[in-house]
Amino acid sequence: MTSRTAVDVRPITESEFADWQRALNVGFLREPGLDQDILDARRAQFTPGRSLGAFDAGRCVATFRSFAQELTVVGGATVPADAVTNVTVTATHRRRGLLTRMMAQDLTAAKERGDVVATLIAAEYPIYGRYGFGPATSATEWTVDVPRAGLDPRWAGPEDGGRIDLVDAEDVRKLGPELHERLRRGQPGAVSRDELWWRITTGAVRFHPTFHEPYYVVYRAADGRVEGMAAYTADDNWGDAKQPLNTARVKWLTGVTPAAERALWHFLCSIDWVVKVRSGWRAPDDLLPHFLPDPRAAAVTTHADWMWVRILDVVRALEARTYGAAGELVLEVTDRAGLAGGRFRLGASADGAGVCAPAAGSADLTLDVAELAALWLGDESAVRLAALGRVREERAGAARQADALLRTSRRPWCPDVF
Ligand SMILES: CC(=O)SCCNC(=O)CCNC(=O)[C@H](O)C(C)(C)COP(=O)(O)OP(=O)(O)OC[C@H]1O[C@@H](n2cnc3c(N)ncnc32)[C@H](O)[C@@H]1OP(=O)(O)O
Repeated sequence: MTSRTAVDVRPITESEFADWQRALNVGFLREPGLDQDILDARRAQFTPGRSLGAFDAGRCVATFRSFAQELTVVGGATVPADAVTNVTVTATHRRRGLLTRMMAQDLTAAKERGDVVATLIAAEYPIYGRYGFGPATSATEWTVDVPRAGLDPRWAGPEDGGRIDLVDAEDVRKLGPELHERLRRGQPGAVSRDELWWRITTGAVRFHPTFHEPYYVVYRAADGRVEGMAAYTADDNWGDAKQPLNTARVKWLTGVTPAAERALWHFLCSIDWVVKVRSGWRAPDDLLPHFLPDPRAAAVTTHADWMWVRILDVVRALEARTYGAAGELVLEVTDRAGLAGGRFRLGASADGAGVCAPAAGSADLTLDVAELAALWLGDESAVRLAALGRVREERAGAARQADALLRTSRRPWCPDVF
């Protein structure tokens, strides 16, 4: 048996890709082997230096991958992000510090590259806080009880002069990217998608052993502009009394105007046979319940943390976003990894712009870099974190002032799983 310290953590070479994929499947409790065509398709995501593996006696026992991403912040600017994914440690090698070693390598490289933050969607809540990540967005799924929603059962299309059409995967690949660009430019927490994302999501490349083609619908406003799009599936469920009891599941729904969102949700709730609509992961303040005459017909099925953020550069992160009030705040940011900590003065002006610089003198608030990440996109409250003892007020009233500056009227949302 190899000694524990002999496990080598390093970027994989292309020839190790198949072994690395096998370890990834094992870590995610999926069937270990992959068809050659899926393996070949997945090679498109291989970027030299950014897929890490741990090797013990020549066998890959841990995986980690990062890729370049743009993240939209409050006010609509974007920052370069190091998106972390495919994190696994094989059960035989767990709790020996392999994730810690891979994370340290990746975050150090991201900092050197000039990324402002790292991002990820956490499989389990307790994993990533220790590395300076904080939950920066959350997501909610609703299940709509259609017969109780109070919608007009004779609904035959949008009332606003727009229209809804079924389209094919090829149309989604043509129309989707521009629509998503419009959405993400105005949605703090949204991230960029590359062309491969559209090809995977529409089944143009086989990335997974099974792909079930969904239905795709497009909403065009009265002027013909595409303003919304959704993908959904439906099950096959009949009740004992020969009643259709089908559930429609939304895979994703993009609307760039409230009218588009309204039309798409009403469409989904109007499909004959469908008695339940599962919304998929939405922003926690999504308008969906209030498009229904009886909002209680939309019951929250799940509500949880979603995208986690690790701030790598406090000055650039705080200067990238805008602020809801004018004011000045000195933050003492602790970072046990030594990547981003320090004392910083944030000055926000009445036009919303922020200026941030390292500061001397006394701090108003002391907080860990993970708590700053939770506050950064406006979703968390400093007053709440202070009540939990996770933010310390060095000056009375500083947490309330931080909320006035940082919190936003709509909540951040990341529509993607990555
Ligand atoms: C972005 C994504 O890809 S999310 C997907 C994450 N992957 C998974 O959930 C797949 C299944 N799980 C795994 O593969 C592994 O358990 C991992 C990757 C989560 C952790 O890998 P490990 O190598 O065991 O972690 P490592 O030994 O570095 O642990 C460091 C610390 O985190 C703690 N920790 C690690 N994983 C967990 C967890 N799931 N829950 C609670 N604590 C954890 C360890 O106990 C350790 O704490 P300590 O420093 O106080 O002793």
